[in-house]
Amino acid sequence: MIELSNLGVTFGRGTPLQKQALSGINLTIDEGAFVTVIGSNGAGKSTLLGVLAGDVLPTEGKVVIGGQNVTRKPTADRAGLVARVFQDPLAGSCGALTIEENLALAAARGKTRGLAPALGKKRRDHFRERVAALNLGLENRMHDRMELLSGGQRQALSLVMATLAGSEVLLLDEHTAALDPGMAEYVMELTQSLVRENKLTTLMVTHSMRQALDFGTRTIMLHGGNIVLDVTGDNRKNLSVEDLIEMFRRVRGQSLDDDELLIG
Ligand SMILES: Nc1ncnc2c1ncn2[C@@H]1O[C@H](COP(=O)(O)OP(=O)(O)OP(=O)(O)O)[C@@H](O)[C@H]1O
Repeated sequence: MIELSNLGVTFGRGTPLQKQALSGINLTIDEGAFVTVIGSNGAGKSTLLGVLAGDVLPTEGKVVIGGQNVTRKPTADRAGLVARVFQDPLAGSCGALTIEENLALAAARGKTRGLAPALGKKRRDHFRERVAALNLGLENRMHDRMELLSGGQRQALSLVMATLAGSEVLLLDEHTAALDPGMAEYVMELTQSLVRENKLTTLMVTHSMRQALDFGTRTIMLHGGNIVLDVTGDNRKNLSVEDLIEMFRRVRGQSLDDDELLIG
């Protein structure tokens, strides 16, 4: 369970560039919920994920994850609790290390042990099995450097890596946006099955209105650092992509640029 109370983030406080990215956010997310997060550019979506991951420390309010008050805990101290997959397939793994080494590092996140014990035969077999389940043939390339793989292959592995340390919360920051449509579809299917298998509480930022409604159990829309829409259950089922776009128009009070939001 995630509980955000009266959460606020102001960047550059006291400077001419001061920017309130989030204000007065109150949000409770049940264990196992899959929340899609939408909002126009600068709405505060990445900041919200950053607060949950610990990259951004709030200027006001409280962040509780799995019963732990993590408000002031830096990213490294919540690594076993929260995992994140970024839009850039290069961001979540180390290109100079092999697939196997990247998996070993991911599995050790939030734990104190080093790399050596993580690479015993039992763990190697376990990693190979997890990679074979992707059906991308990467189990035969466990000693290839990560930088040799395509964006889609890296993103699929990033998802597997996100599930290895037993984190409760998965944060997805437009993680299919840089992939071709076929690979994006594959990565979304993989996302759903990993979320289900590992009972992860998930927040997925997307600019695709279709994705926002087709996946997950709840949708929130941010605007100007506030939550302006929060739908679940039948209310969400009855929403169409067109309804969402109309809501975007209403909160922005102007027409939308095509590059700001994807209908498909
Ligand atoms: N480190 C920072 N320093 C100063 N301002 C920042 C910083 N990070 C974000 N902001 C500002 O805070 C606001 C919210 O940014 P955020 O990245 O959370 O928006 P977003 O909804 O993810 O947008 P996008 O869809 O464009 O990625 C924006 O005005 C942004 O310029």
